Amino acid sequence: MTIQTFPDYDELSQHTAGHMAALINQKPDALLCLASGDTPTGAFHRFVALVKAGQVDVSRCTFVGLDEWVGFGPDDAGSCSNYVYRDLFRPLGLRDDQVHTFDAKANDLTAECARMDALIDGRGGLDLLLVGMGMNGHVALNEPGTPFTNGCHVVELAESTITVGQKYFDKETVLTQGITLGLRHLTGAKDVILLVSGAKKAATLHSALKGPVTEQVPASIVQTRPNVRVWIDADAGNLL
Ligand SMILES: O=P(O)(O)OC[C@H]1O[C@](O)(CO)[C@@H](O)[C@@H]1O
Repeated sequence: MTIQTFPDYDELSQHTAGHMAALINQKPDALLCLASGDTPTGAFHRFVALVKAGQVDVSRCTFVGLDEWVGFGPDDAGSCSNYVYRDLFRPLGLRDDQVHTFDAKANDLTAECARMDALIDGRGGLDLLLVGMGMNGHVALNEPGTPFTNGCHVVELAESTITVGQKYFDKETVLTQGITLGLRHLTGAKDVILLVSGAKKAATLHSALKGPVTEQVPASIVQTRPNVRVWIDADAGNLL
């Protein structure tokens, strides 16, 4: 892994958007998986501006959803897919065939996982995986204790994720399970960015980057991956 610290969230977001654009300019038919949540929103807004300014063409790209709360979908405010549709897919005007998110309302979630595994594996892995980090060190919804070798799977959410996850919803919401890409998709991705912002994540980030590599801290997997770019703002890095 390499670690790069930016003075603030704006510079972190600007740099990330520029990298996304450069990667797509180099590989116009790239397969990308981009996290939902609050952290990448600034990068997505800036990326959309680059596309609208004609600096990058996304018409041949394919986008894969990273994770979703079980029982929720793109039309549910607060869902993971709602975030990426709102901040990225819709503003970019993507066609339906360019977007593949989990159907977390499907009866057969195992089949959903198999569908996503096959899609990613069939393309030889992701060209870009942009992930955030949860307050408990989760990456996507790979909770502490999840094997690093997992593919897509259904997960029982950790207490912390259920509590923190309320921030995405405008009223108290029952969250129990998630469906998520596994960490083997991180291992297999050609380019990985771990984006972390804010002092509230500083202690967890310190454990992930300076502590032991352990499945108890899923984000610690980045220590084992030379191609992971850990991009953070100064607040997130204040304990490193
Ligand atoms: O950017 P946030 O909102 O802190 O979320 C961090 C991570 O948590 C998740 O939203 C899942 O809880 C991930 O998809 C995300 O990368």
